[in-house]
Amino acid sequence: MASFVGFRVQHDNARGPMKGGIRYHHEVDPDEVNALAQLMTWKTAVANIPYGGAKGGIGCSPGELSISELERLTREFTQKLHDCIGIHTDVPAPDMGTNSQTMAWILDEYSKFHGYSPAVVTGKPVDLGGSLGRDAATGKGVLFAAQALLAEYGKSISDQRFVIQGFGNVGSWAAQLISEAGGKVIAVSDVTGAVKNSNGLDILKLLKHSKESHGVKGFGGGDALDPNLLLMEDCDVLIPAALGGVINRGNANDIRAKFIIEAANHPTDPEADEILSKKGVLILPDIFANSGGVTVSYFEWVQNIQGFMWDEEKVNCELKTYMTRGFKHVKEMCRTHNCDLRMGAFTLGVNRVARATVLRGWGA
Ligand SMILES: NC(=O)C1=CN([C@@H]2O[C@H](COP(=O)(O)OP(=O)(O)OC[C@H]3O[C@@H](n4cnc5c(N)ncnc54)[C@H](O)[C@@H]3O)[C@@H](O)[C@H]2O)C=CC1
Ligand SMILES: O=C(O)CCC(=O)C(=O)O
Repeated sequence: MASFVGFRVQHDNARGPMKGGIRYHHEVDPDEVNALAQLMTWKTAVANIPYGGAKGGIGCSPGELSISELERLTREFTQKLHDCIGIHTDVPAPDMGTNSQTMAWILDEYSKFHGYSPAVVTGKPVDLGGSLGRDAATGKGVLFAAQALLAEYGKSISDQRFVIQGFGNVGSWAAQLISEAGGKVIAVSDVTGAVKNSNGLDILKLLKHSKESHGVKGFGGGDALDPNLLLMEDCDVLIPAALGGVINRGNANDIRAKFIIEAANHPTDPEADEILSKKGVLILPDIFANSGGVTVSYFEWVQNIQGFMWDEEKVNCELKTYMTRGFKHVKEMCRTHNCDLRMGAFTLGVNRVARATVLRGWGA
């Protein structure tokens, strides 16, 4: 019988229940989950939603497991975890390798112990209390974040060429929405390979191909590209939307994008960050750029607690308000402290958590 190791790291709850996704990936280990949990604390604070930070994961290869194996694994994990999570303590959600079905299994297993509790997880199927718009939310947040950043430099989505690494939930929604907004997505990769078309990929056709062929490899509407070279493609905006640490000392000098929008969590390591800053590349950090997902998770939790469902227009309109206001607050921090966007975002997040910590009397 195979055995798997799973983790849940609860980092901070000064501002509210801890919040963060559950990742299924063969590289999941305690150090990574810990780092991702910390990022959630600063992310929820930057988004100004009433949560702390947590993250979970199981070291496994979800693509190699059958649906029934994934269900048994998820239910077993929930049996171990159910006393640690809860509506007002720690609220999981999807991340890499997990989806709304995973959340439905967690909800069902948790409810066997604690009674039916839809607000214990977010990113659920809409039929089980999930929010309209949650599936697209991280990608939509990336679009709003990109619009806000580009506007600062007198540019817009429709005059930019984009390269996107990752074509799962976040990358595929970002690609679709950017292309609908008139942006040219010229190259995309996933774990199967990479495709490029300098005139712009037809994203709807690529989505269809990717669903049918389980990946972007072999797409007829572009040329095959070495996935290792994707990040170095000539483009205006690079959007890493897959793994952490992909932009590093080994490739930072060769990156040709003018803007990097971090849709993935911690895609850029500190050395690369320094190299890119010296080159004048502008990086919109993960704790702001991908906060659209957790923001709509918050809307879902609110809807579950209120027992009242919002329409999709309200979800998207509120998301736009949160992302636009978040960008303004990050920029204000950058101006006050004369720092870059990453430092501005961290300063904003850490200050908010520190204030809550002191107000609760935990600082003495
Ligand atoms: N799902 C969400 O709401 C949120 C996700 N994120 C972050 O966004 C990133 C992507 O997450 P999801 O889209 O949810 O995951 P997903 O599991 O839906 O998709 C992951 C994608 O990355 C690709 N990939 C994996 N290894 C790769 C490699 N070596 N090179 C190129 N592509 C590779 C996969 O083929 C797949 O297309 C992760 O870093 C995650 O933590 C951040 C905020 C919210
Ligand atoms: O939606 C959520 O609660 C968390 C999403 C997540 O794991 C992330 O933002 O990295």
